Amino acid sequence: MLLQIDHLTKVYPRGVRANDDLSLQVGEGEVLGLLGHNGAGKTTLLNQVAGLVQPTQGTIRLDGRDPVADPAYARRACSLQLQAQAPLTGVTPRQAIEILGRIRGGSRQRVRERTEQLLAALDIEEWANTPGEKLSGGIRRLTAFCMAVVEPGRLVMLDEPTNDVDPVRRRLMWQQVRKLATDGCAVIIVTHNVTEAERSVDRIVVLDHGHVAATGTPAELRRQASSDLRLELTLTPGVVSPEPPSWAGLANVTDQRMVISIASADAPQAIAWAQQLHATEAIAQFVLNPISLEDIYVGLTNTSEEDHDAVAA
Ligand SMILES: Nc1ncnc2c1ncn2[C@@H]1O[C@H](COP(=O)(O)OP(=O)(O)OP(=O)(O)O)[C@@H](O)[C@H]1O
Repeated sequence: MLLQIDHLTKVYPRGVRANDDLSLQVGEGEVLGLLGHNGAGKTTLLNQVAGLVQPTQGTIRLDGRDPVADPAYARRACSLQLQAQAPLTGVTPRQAIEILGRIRGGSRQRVRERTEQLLAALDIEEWANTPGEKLSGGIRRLTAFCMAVVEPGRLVMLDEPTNDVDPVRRRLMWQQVRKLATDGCAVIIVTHNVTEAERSVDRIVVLDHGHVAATGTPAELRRQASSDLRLELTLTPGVVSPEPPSWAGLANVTDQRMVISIASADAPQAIAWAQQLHATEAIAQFVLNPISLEDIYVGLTNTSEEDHDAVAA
């Protein structure tokens, strides 16, 4: 494994336990999606791997070496796109990307070629010579991505790189992420976009309150779900919402919607039940869909939210 993390714990000075006995691995050529609520400990994890934050306990091995004891090696081996926007005042995207490539040791020729290739691949050539202070948030974010990957280390870590980016260019960025892995890098990508992650990563780690709540390929995480369909009812305004049937799983009811998770074996009776409600106008409409990875993610983190609250109580 290129990156091996064992029992990593980080407690900040005021007692915040940002990472709690966390273990994970990432191999060469692998894209790992790191999911988790705000404050789950994702950025803290990346900062420790990059040698920027000292762990309280546990070990990190990057290609067998310790990035904490050898931060100069960590800087060479890791490329990190920070969650905060890159400071681009006074420089154009082309200049910023080329400067980073040169700082990371790329030859002038190679950095120039790679910069042009990235600008074209992300379809941002139009802004290549625009001063940083005149760029939109999305183009700034894409520029920061290029800065991180122009001369990539063996491990590339991207902290919410698709924030502010339009859907078309997000896809172009994911293609570049995959290309990094194909070229032999290991990639860790922090994202809140579960649907995108499901399409594009090899493996997912869900962090919750600093520890690993679930890990696996998107397909493996799907198989862990107790139900595989979701029935969504649009309630008729002013009508009392129906009682969820006994065979239904977890129900989530808001003013206008009821969402019920069900096993596929119960699909016929779920449809019959919903049709009957529709015929009596108790509901305006219904939709039966396969459960999404986002539903599974919400279930995983909700459950442990409740556990956490119980422990805290
Ligand atoms: N330098 C610090 N000093 C003290 N507490 C910190 C520090 N940095 C982060 N924390 C706390 O550690 C916890 C984990 O924060 P972290 O930024 O790692 O989470 P995250 O999963 O990246 O969140 P987000 O999705 O919002 O970026 C939070 O409770 C945060 O307030």
